[in-house]
Amino acid sequence: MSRPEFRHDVRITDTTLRDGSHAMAHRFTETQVRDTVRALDRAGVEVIEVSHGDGIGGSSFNYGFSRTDEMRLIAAAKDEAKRARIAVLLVPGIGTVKDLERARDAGADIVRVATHCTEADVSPQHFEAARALGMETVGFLMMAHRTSPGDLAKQARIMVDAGCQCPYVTDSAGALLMHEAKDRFDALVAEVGDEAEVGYHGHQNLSLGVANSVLAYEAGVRSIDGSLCALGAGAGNSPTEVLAAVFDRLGVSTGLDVAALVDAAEEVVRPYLTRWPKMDRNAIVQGWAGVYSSFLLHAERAGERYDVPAHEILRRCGELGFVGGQEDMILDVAIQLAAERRA
Ligand SMILES: CC[C@H](O)CC(=O)C(=O)O
Ligand SMILES: [Mn+2]
Repeated sequence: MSRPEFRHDVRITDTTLRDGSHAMAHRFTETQVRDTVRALDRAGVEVIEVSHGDGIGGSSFNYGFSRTDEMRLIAAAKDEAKRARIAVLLVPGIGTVKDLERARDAGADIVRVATHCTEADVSPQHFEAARALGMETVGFLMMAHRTSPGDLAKQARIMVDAGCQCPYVTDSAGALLMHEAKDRFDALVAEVGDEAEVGYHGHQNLSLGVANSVLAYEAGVRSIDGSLCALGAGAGNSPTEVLAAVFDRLGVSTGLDVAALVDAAEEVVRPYLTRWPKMDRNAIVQGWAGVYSSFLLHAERAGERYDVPAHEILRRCGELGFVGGQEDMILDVAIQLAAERRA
């Protein structure tokens, strides 16, 4: 298995057009995608992720329908990118190998196969299919706070043995405190670092995405995610423009043009934001209670429908230990809380 080729100390993957899809309620237009890709590409971003927020095949009643067919968005991204490579996310069970083949045909170069942090065993057939299609492979171990560093490393081992070139510590809930993040980076680098790169994907619910990214680099992690304007689920992702500025100040090369990224955030992404992710009460509760960031809009909608505060719904989801894929249960929680309020 070959390691992916990284040209700089850190490779930043921008997920504005994938994780940001959650915050945009999956309403991206082709023009927004084209403008964003052009700006990211010009600023030197090497990998740009484009898909429905829940990955290819995510457009559905359960996760929310996409405004624009994502294969069209992937093709548009490919068309605009002069140097950047296009990545897609795939959650086994939501997306299929058929979806992956379609994404490859539309121009995707990299697939990021995402599983819950204890369920890497559902990923091998997707890694094998991706390698057969000639794609670079990344593995997302989601909700990484929900298992120990040692177990997370064993799950990364399953992915790498199946053909994953870069397993990620994915802090889906933005819940990892700095020492908890560091322990997970150390464990993955020790377990698979001789054969693969290791990655980190953070959320800003407790405002630690950028600080944890610096710790990640210090621990040997070389692939780090960000989003322009932090556009992503919950309080959003580590802002790409801030990561670029911080690594520049640290003398860590990313190949990114900081000024061009700051302009892209301000002039390209900010004008189309329907919601600028921030650390409001709901998002902070997500980080505090360890709740999947993508639950935010679902909880807000359920809260409105049943007249229950969304932060209470999210907190209960945390107590019940819900994981990604249990979006439909958010409604049950709202109904239950509404009944408790009436009693
Ligand atoms: C599968 C959707 C989810 O948003 C993936 C991700 O970015 C995360 O777990 O943080
Ligand atoms: Mn995410």
